[in-house]
Amino acid sequence: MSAPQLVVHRDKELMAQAAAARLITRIVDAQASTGSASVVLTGGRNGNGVLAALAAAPARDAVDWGRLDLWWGDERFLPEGDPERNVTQAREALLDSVPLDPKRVHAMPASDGPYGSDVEAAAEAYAEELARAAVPQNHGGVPTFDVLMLGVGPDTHVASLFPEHPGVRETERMVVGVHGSPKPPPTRVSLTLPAIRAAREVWLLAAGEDKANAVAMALSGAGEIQAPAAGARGRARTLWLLDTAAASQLPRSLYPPASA
Ligand SMILES: O=C1O[C@H](COP(=O)(O)O)[C@@H](O)[C@H](O)[C@H]1O
Repeated sequence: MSAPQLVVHRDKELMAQAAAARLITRIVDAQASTGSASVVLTGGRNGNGVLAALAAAPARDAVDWGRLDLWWGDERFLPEGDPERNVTQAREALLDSVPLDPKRVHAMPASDGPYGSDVEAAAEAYAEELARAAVPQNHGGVPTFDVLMLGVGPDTHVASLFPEHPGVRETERMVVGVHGSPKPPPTRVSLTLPAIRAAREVWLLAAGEDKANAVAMALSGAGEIQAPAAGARGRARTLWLLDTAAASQLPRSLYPPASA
């Protein structure tokens, strides 16, 4: 697993634009070398900010959208089309305006879908979908995602893995149903840390002063049970993309001198 690297941008708008530019390059490179790319999307303000910035970037046309697999790190277990669902927000921010192959858009199940209100069955079905997409050289039953993005919550949660909750302790399953989430809605579906760690690159996004404490805690040696963001690492790269407000409580020793 890779050690965290930090990039700090002036403000959240620049952070979103820079992350979008980075994502375009990463997808284009992966498509050039393997023929396709796979990206795991995150919900939340920062994740949607990156998607909106990508939608507005002229270079988005460099991506071959039909050869891109999209997955989700977590989902709020709500009916299809609910405005609070991460996939609904992603569609509005970007997905409805680019020519994706619908078969390669792997949304997590909704609470009015084939599994009804059974969130455990929904989680298991998503794990099976991931396993079907994995090839033998991948690790542990999930594809080796090219980029997996995670918004960092003010409590250090990533995906729907909350501090001290059962989901963050999961070591076997790749996807779990989440009950009693401290952030509404209470029922969710989430990738686990083992699934997250199968990604080639993990990008953690945090902007705003309300994230400063979480960023400092996760990067200052906290354990992953208390600070789930601390356990999110990529196989080749772990990148924290921050704005100055989110980086404001980092110890000076961690603050990267070259960021702008
Ligand atoms: O509920 C969620 O929150 C986190 C963080 O969201 P933010 O608005 O504080 O950036 C998000 O990453 C996750 O996907 C989402 O379901």
